[in-house]
Amino acid sequence: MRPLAILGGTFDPIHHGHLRAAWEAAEALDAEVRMVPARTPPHRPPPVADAAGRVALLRAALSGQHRLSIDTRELEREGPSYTVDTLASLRDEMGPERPLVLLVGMDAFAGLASWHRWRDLFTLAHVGVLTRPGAAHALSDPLAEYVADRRAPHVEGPAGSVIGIAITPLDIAATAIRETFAAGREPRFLLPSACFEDETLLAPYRALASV
Ligand SMILES: Nc1ncnc2c1ncn2[C@@H]1O[C@H](COP(=O)(O)OP(=O)(O)OP(=O)(O)O)[C@@H](O)[C@H]1O
Ligand SMILES: O=C(O)c1ccc[n+]([C@@H]2O[C@H](COP(=O)([O-])O)[C@@H](O)[C@H]2O)c1
Repeated sequence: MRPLAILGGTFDPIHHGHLRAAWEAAEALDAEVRMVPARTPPHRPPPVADAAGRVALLRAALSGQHRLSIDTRELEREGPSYTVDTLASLRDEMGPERPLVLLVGMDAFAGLASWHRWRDLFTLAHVGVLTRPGAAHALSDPLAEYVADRRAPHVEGPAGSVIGIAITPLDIAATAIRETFAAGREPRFLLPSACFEDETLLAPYRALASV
């Protein structure tokens, strides 16, 4: 059964690092991949752009291809956008058999033991860990211990494994893109050109320069 994989994120804004990682994960796992924007991301200050603005950028970024799609279910939920709730809702729709993969960059994976009901993530899905340039992130003891015998070379069964996925290293981060806008410069070619075509799309970030 073809896996369903999701890449959740704040996407504030979406950039080529996210897109390339999602694309290569789709190829590596032969999976359907959905991008899942968080309405209220836990564990970080509120995003610069509101959820509707971040989704509009995501739509522009994904135009012209059909391999990656958007799943907006987190926008419909009040409160923090906990991933365990998203996986549970997907699992309800998919049934118990189809493999489900939660894609996370290595940096996000290192912090997984601080996520809401983090052990339940593994009963609902596999975790696909995407390589990302930057400093190595040590796993906390409980996480290292928990995943030690869950490492697997590929997806097998509906859930429960940790699968490493090598991604072309693109040292791009939304923080640096926001900083570039705040300095009054244009982060062209770090995010798709479609995001620059409608000038309202990046307006919340351009406004950072006048703060
Ligand atoms: N360049 C990249 N390569 C691989 N994975 C990435 C890359 N950028 C982001 N990711 C992963 O995509 C997911 C969503 O990332 P997020 O929206 O927080 O982007 P970010 O660039 O890390 O943002 P910020 O700088 O605001 O923290 C996370 O799992 C993150 O690790
Ligand atoms: O469920 C949680 O407790 C949780 C804690 C931190 C992050 N997440 C999710 O991880 C994804 C990446 O988060 P971020 O903050 O790096 O954009 C995004 O989908 C978040 O909703 C989820």
